[in-house]
Amino acid sequence: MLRVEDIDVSYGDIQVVWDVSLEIGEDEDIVAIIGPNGGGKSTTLNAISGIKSIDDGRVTIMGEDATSLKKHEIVDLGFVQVPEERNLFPAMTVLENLEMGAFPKRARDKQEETLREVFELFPVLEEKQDQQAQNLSGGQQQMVAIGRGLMARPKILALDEPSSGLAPKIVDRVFETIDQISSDTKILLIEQHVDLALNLAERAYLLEGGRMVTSGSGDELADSEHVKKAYLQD
Ligand SMILES: Nc1ncnc2c1ncn2[C@@H]1O[C@H](COP(=O)(O)OP(=O)(O)OP(=O)(O)O)[C@@H](O)[C@H]1O
Repeated sequence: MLRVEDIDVSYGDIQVVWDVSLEIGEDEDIVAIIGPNGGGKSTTLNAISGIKSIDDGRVTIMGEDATSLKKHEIVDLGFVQVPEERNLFPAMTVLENLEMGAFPKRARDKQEETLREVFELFPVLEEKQDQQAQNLSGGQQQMVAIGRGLMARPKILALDEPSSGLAPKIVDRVFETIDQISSDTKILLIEQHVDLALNLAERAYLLEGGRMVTSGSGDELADSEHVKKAYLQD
C-alpha cells in the first residue's frame, strides 16, 4: 500500500533524512514511526505526502510511483496527512472545517455519508458543528483535524503526533479512536508516546538522526534494550 525506498531529504543544502525506507503492507493496519525530537519523522512524512521534495529514492503509494507528485495528487492516490499543527481554520465552524476535507472527487460524492461516519466516531463534533473551531478544546480540535482527514476518504491516514499538547485522559481517547479508525483505514502514526504507539502498531520504525535505526513488530521494539532505555523509562 505504501513503500518508501531509500529516500534522502534536505532543507536547502542541509540533508536531514538519509536512506530511509519503510512500508505499510496489505495486512498491516497501524504502522508507527518513533524517535527523538528532530529525528526526521515529520520530514519523512512531509516527503511522502508531497509537502517536501525528495532528493533521491522512491515512494510508491497504492502501486503508483508518487515520488514526484504534488500534494493534491498524493491525496488523490489515497494518502492523507493530518499535520501536527492541525491547521484548522479557526474562525470557521466545525462543520465548515470538516467539509473542507472532502475535496478529492471520490470524497465529494460521498460527503454526507462520510460526515455521518465522522459524527458517529466523534459525537461531540455533531453537537458543536456550528461553533467556531477556535472555541473548541485542544482535544476537540484534534478530533476536527482527524475528522477532516477522514472526510477525504483516505486509504492511508498519516497522523503526525496526534496526542501533542493533550491531557493524558484525552490522549487515551485519541488512541482508542485511532484503533477504531484502523479497522477501515490504514494508519501511519508518528508518536511521542512510544509505549502507546508500540502497543497499537503491528510494525514500528525507529528514526534517529535522520536514519532508520531499526524496525520490527511493536512488541519487538518494545522489548529492545535500546528502545527501553531511550524511550520507555519514565
Ligand atoms: N523547515 C525547516 N528548515 C530547516 N531545517 C528543518 C526544518 N524542519 C525541520 N528541520 C530540521 O530537520 C531535522 C528533522 O526534523 P523533523 O521535524 O523532521 O524531526 P521530527 O523527528 O519530526 O521531530 P519533532 O518531533 O521535533 O517534530 C531537524 O534537525 C530539524 O531541525
